[in-house]
Amino acid sequence: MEATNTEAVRDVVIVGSGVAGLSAAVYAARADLEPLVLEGPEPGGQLTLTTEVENYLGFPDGVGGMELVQRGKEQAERFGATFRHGVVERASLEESPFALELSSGDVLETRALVVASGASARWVGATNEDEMMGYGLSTCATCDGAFHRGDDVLVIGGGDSAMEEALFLAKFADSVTVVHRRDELRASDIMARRARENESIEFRWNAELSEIHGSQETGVTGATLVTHPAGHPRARLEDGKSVETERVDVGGIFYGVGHVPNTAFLAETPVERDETGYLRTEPGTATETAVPGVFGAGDVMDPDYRQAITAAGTGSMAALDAESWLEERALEDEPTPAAALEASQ
Ligand SMILES: Cc1cc2nc3c(=O)[nH]c(=O)nc-3n(C[C@H](O)[C@H](O)[C@H](O)COP(=O)(O)OP(=O)(O)OC[C@H]3O[C@@H](n4cnc5c(N)ncnc54)[C@H](O)[C@@H]3O)c2cc1C
Repeated sequence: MEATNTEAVRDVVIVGSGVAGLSAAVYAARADLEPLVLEGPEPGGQLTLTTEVENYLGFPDGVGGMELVQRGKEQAERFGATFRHGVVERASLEESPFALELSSGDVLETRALVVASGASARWVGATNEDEMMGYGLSTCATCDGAFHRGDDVLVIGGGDSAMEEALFLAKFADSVTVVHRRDELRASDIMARRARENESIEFRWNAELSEIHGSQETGVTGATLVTHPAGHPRARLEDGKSVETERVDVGGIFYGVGHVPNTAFLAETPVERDETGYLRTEPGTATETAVPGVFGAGDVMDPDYRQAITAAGTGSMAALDAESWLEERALEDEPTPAAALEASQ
């Protein structure tokens, strides 16, 4: 991969402008590393999908997701970070300086790289989901569950993610109905048992969410579910036969069908990923990957916590680690006094 433009090799490029990338940008910029942030397909990241963030430190009255990331961007720019609308398609990470190929065809070079490309929640394809995401439709119960005290809510999915969402929501909601397209759960035994034993959680088997009702003014007010004979989910739905359609009144819908880490561009690199694609850090380190000089931050390496504050935390750690790594490398590259003397003769 060869650089196709005349840009100088950067010290730090940060892939992703969600909270992790922004936090890394603030730290790297304050260390005078003039980081470049590639904003990717979703500038501002997942937080832009929520209208209200109540659990981020420093905002006692809550803050809009968009406002939070906008403020973070301004903060990073104030210290010298620059932002660019770039999506990384491929990376060459054998050794520093690393090369990143963008979808525009441009190739950028950087000595250190922070991967903060996040994870995207899977959506189910129900009618109206684009409009309602963040308005009563959510992919994060720990983030938005508290807004649904006393509501009847749906959780879509049948695996561990869905059980986690349902169990968390059961603390706030009046009732939680798990809608699953099969007639048995895919979740681990322990998670399935916990959900089944919880009196606030009910199950709707062989069912799929087809439409979300409500508006951005009213929030979610209901959902259309289609129920089909066991064992024939997709086929029967497609020919429109043998399905029952029912509208239910609910105040919230949570997707619990998993997340996909945005690491496809790392596929041909030595950076390690787990079987589901999450970036793996080296044992005993917080952000270091198998490639010296490449650091991970935020949801892209964290399938467990997935919170803005944890993403910001690891973003700052990745930038500090990148700074130390660049300093060590500069020292290594510095000629010894004897070599310097020889070179001057
Ligand atoms: C609906 C919803 C509500 C939420 N509410 C809360 C809440 O109230 N409180 C809370 O703490 N957390 C909340 N979260 C979770 C929080 O948003 C995430 O934990 C956080 O955004 C993770 O930050 P991140 O920077 O790691 O990744 P993301 O926010 O996922 O950002 C990833 C970034 O990487 C970029 N990117 C991806 N691929 C590429 C590529 N190939 N090249 C370049 N760039 C790329 C994207 O464009 C994006 O800018 C919520 C999440 C959702 C979906």
